[in-house]
Amino acid sequence: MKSVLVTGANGQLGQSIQKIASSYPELDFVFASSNELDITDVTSIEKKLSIKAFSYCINCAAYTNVENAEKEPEKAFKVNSEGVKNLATICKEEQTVLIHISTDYVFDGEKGSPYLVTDATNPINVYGASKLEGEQHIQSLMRAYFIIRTSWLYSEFGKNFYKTILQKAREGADLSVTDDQVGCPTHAGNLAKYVLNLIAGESMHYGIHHFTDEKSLSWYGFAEEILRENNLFGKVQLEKAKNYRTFARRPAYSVLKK
Ligand SMILES: NC(=O)C1=CN([C@@H]2O[C@H](COP(=O)(O)OP(=O)(O)OC[C@H]3O[C@@H](n4cnc5c(N)ncnc54)[C@H](OP(=O)(O)O)[C@@H]3O)[C@@H](O)[C@H]2O)C=CC1
Ligand SMILES: Cc1cn([C@H]2C[C@H](O)[C@@H](COP(=O)(O)OP(=O)(O)O[C@H]3O[C@@H](C)C(=O)[C@@H](O)[C@H]3O)O2)c(=O)[nH]c1=O
Repeated sequence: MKSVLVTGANGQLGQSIQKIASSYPELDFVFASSNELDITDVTSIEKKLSIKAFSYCINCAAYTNVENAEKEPEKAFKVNSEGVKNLATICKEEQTVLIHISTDYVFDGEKGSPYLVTDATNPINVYGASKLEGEQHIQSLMRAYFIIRTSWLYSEFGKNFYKTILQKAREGADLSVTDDQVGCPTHAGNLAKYVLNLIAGESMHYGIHHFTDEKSLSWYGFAEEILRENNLFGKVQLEKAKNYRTFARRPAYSVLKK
């Protein structure tokens, strides 16, 4: 039986993995929340990784607040870069394969066609820059790793665009949503399956992977779908935002090609 440690287990992806874990009886999971394992604390990682010989560590721990990262970059880098470096160092020592999740925001969005794993990165916000540094630590320290870039995650868990739009709509608020960024909304449950299938299938395709759901949309297009799916389309006002103000810049086009 393969043992799998999941960090950041109470986040959106961590909970999505917990939800389907029982469908993989051949995997023995240990789920660690941020209270139980802090990736910025080396002792905390060593303590958890020493309880048994883990074959895999799925790192779902991250600083994910794109807006706040602009105001507190040191916090974003501490978790997404330094924390990931700690994890990579210890996983290597323990011969644990690291499965790390990264983002479409490592790209600048200027390419205009789907990004390949071999395309040059060039983040345009602090969150993206901190995630890229995390990727680079893993690549320079390890051989047995998977870096899985994904985008626009949504699910019933945690905080995400889908839930924000639905909540605003249910409250009867008028919606104003930008249509100047295009990407692939991805259900966190599908990503969870992709990750667990890599383990169950004993994949040796180490390196960078891109995984998203198929359809590409603007945030406005995604909001429209959310309203339709919930029978709210036409019941609340949805307009294209002329100037939705944000602190962070975001890539104009960040579709990932597998
Ligand atoms: N959400 C999205 O749209 C996308 C996410 N990703 C990536 O996917 C991964 C999962 O994202 P998602 O589940 O949505 O993110 P969430 O923000 O929902 O979950 C992140 C989890 O990490 C935990 N965490 C934060 N700091 C630490 C730390 N120092 N040590 C241990 N745990 C910590 C948080 O705990 P606490 O709440 O207690 O701080 C939280 O439970 C991340 O790597 C993210 O960058 C990639 C593309 C899109
Ligand atoms: C809620 C809302 C957002 N927007 C805009 C702001 C922004 O440009 C865009 C997306 O909004 P959000 O801030 O919800 O999404 P954001 O936090 O940018 O989402 C990103 O999160 C990180 C973790 C990732 O890795 C990315 O793949 C991506 O999913 O939509 C509107 O125009 N109207 C609205 O009502």
